[in-house]
Amino acid sequence: MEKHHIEVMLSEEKVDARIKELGEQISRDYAGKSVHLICILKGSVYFTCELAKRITVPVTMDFMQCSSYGGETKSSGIVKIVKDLDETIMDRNVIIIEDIIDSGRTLSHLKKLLAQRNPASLKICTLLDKPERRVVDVDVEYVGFQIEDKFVVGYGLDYDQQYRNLPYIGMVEFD
Ligand SMILES: O=P(O)(O)OC[C@H]1O[C@H](OP(=O)(O)OP(=O)(O)O)[C@H](O)[C@@H]1O
Ligand code: HPA
Repeated sequence: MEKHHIEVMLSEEKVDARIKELGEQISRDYAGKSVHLICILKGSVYFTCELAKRITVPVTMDFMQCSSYGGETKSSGIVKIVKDLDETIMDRNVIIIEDIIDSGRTLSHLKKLLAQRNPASLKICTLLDKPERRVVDVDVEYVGFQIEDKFVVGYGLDYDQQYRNLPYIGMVEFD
């Protein structure tokens, strides 16, 4: 397996501290209610678990997996649902949890799709945001960190399925 040099962009301590803050903010915003977290596989598994531990209102969770069509149709913005939710989201306070928002295509598509299922409310929480890369506008209520346009790995993010398990966010140095 190929090995890369990875430079730390956001340390484990910084990421953990920010997730704690996001959990506190969500707990305040949803005081007296419960939240239904939708984890977008695979990348947001790590973030969803850590965030859920920091939320003090009742939490339930479900999982969804999407894939962008590759090749020439990728820029069409068509997002395929590989695994749909197990449960209904009707009348629930839903937060979509993502590891990163890049072009915005995935979240824009998902938000429209889930809005049609009549949740009580629908918000987005992402650990990382690369605003320079945005192609499609999407409102994101909770952002961990805005980062520059570098390829990042760790905390669920992969390069060719590697490095998801790094406990920090790192930049891959390609030579
Ligand atoms: O804003 P966008 O340009 O749509 O990109 C962001 C999406 O890309 C990544 O998922 P990926 O398809 O790599 O799947 P993974 O989580 O299984 O790695 C990431 O987790 C987001 O879902
Ligand atoms: O920087 C990134 N790293 C890993 N996966 C990604 N998907 C969009 N941007 C990235």
